[in-house]
Amino acid sequence: MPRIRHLRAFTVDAQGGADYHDQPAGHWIDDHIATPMSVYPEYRQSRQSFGIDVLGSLVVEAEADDGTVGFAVTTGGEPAAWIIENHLARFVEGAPAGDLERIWDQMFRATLFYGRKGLVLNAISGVDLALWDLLGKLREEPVYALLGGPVREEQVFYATTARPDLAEGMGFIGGKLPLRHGPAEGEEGLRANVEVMRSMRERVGDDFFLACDCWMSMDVPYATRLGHRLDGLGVRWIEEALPPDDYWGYAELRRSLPPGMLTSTGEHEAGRLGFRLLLEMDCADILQPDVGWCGGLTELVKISALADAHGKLVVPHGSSVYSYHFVITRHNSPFAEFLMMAPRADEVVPMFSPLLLDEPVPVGGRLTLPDTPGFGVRLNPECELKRPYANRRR
Ligand SMILES: C[C@H](O)[C@H](O)CC(=O)C(=O)O
Ligand SMILES: [Mg+2]
Repeated sequence: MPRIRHLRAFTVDAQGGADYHDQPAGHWIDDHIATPMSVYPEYRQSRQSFGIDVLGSLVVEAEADDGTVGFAVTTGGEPAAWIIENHLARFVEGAPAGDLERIWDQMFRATLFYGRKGLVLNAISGVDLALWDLLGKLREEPVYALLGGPVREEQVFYATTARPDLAEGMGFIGGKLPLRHGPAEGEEGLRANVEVMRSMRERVGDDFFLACDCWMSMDVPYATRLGHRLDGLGVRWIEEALPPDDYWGYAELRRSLPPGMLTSTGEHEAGRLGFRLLLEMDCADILQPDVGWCGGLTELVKISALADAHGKLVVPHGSSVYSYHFVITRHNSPFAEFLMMAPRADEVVPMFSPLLLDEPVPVGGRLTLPDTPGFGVRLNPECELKRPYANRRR
């Protein structure tokens, strides 16, 4: 097995990419979506106004001593690049390219004193995914084959979108709508949240599932009231209603929602112990780790096994091709998420556009992955990369 000669971390000079919140003005993903900052009126209209796009994309490249290069993209931008070049690279460079477990464990243990979740786990995830890509290329196999192979021929998708009604016409199995109002917007906001779901239900057929995304914006009493007001509209789940660390709140919310209405969370959780808490406290029916944020594939495999043992579904958050290679290999991941990145949510465009070439997209809501080695994507040479910490100190 070749050894890893270089690990490199880059930022990207382009909007979009893995930091999909970094979009031009007027994009639906920035248009009055409820957040934890919605308690402050001046930050309600735009999530970019409070800095949701402040990190930017991160590109990690791992080059083996035979010249093969694996890479991955996630969020984390310049601060994650600093962590990788100044700290994580020492556990990667010189190691056999197949030593994924040891490298992951060393990166995690060595950053415990300032890491554990958030940005550091973004960085670790980026390195881990680049190493999976490299290993696939060295073994000439797609990552889903390295993970044990597909359990079904194709995967089906639901869409996260401002227009679930349009997503239905595109063949998706369901649509998840981000809600616009949080508790600080009172009864009027609650009515508007319910009304938008009601009108969406009128526009889509009964077999098309609807869900709503709350992006950490609510509290237990509000989310419980919302759930009961939505009862009867066929809302399959209420997503991420509470801050990620409020395990107690999630457990209470799950118990309080109407029968058949599920809770989901996990896109801002990281590491198997975080997910163990969610599972043992019975916080959610569906776990949604983001493979670019939760610790990468090496950790997602463990999170998924834990969830399976608790009889829970894992439907990873976003993360494009990095999720798709995982979802196709797991029985308890029956479908995948697709984030509609067209500014008006009216067409399917690659989730991490314009950063990747050959990025697969669902057609008619379905996707069969090619058997290209690694994750099967290439960096778009038109996106300018910068390596801010090339001359790292160690
Ligand atoms: C659209 C959501 O507010 C958020 O930007 C993405 C997300 O939470 C999800 O895809 O789930
Ligand atoms: Mg979400």
